[in-house]
Amino acid sequence: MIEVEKLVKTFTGRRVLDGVSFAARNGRVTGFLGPNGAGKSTTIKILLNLIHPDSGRTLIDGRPFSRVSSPMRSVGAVLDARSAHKGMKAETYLRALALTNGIPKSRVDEVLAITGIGKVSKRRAGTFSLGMSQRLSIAAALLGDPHNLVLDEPINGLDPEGVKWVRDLCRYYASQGRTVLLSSHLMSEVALTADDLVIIGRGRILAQTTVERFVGEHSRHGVRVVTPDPDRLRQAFSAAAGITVADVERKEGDPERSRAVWITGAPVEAIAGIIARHQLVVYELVQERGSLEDAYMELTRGAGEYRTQKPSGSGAADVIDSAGVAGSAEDTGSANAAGGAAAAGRGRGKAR
Ligand SMILES: Nc1ncnc2c1ncn2[C@@H]1O[C@H](COP(=O)(O)OP(=O)(O)OP(=O)(O)O)[C@@H](O)[C@H]1O
Repeated sequence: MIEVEKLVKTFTGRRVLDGVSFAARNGRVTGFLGPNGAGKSTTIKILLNLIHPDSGRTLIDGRPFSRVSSPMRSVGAVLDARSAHKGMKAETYLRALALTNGIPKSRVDEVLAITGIGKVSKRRAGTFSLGMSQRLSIAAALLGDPHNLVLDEPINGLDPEGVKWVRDLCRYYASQGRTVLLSSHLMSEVALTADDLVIIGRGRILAQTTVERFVGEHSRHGVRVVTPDPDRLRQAFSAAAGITVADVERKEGDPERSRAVWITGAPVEAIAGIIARHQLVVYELVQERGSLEDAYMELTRGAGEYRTQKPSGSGAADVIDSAGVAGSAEDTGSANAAGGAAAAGRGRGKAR
């Protein structure tokens, strides 16, 4: 079990962690999510005693990492895919790690087999592709058969088979009652892999929940309807208590002279019934569920460190915030509100 309690960290006068607390429990994969610069790596480095917090503490199975007697048996961590010495053969690197940590030599062959890099183990780490380097880092993390796995962006550079392998590995470790803390930018991947979710933005915890509950609470569920007669459609729904109809952007491929609306507040059957009773023409009626991606974007909008601009030559620059939602530079607030509805519409049936 990993416990993070009230961490505060300041770099050159800037507070990058501001009272961060969460727990990653045994038998669970905990997804640790946040935009660039949110404070994920800093938290993990403090956990591993690589840097010191201004205040607060971290515990691994009830103890600070500095007081753990067999660090590699307690925590296996992947912080940097290229951590192995470039001039060392993969096998030599793993053997040296095993030797200095009192781990039997036989375990090296086991982790080479688990990570699928046995065939290239005699090659120097510096010649490895990013994907192979990730596997080597994971092999090193697994050497001590640790009770806790801490993986910082472990799927960077992996091919789809590798991504699935990391997912299965995390699930397998959790199924054995171990703790897995998985930091990632990839919402869809976390949704497939994690049980619990910790979301951080600008050094503060924005949410700590389960993946399922988070999607249920934050994503918008509704029905997207494309119609040539939005006024009559609004009129038809005006008397229906609790149902709201909002304009959303048309999608490419929507028929000419049609409008798209987003209807919430009633099940799809009731909405379809009202449309039928009023004999309205609709070109499309689709029940859509927001995904974890949508919910995450809504929560972390504006919490990223970077703001970017569209590479367009069209005069007024479009600002894209770090959650990837575009809006006019003069009117970011209202554009973001519209973006929320549009974002909910994108996640057709993606929630797990
Ligand atoms: N050694 C350092 N000196 C000064 N600032 C730092 C240092 N390390 C991190 N920071 C800053 O602390 C903030 C949090 O960085 P951190 O690497 O923890 O974020 P992150 O969530 O892991 O981001 P990413 O997903 O981009 O890796 C950032 O603003 C970063 O620039």
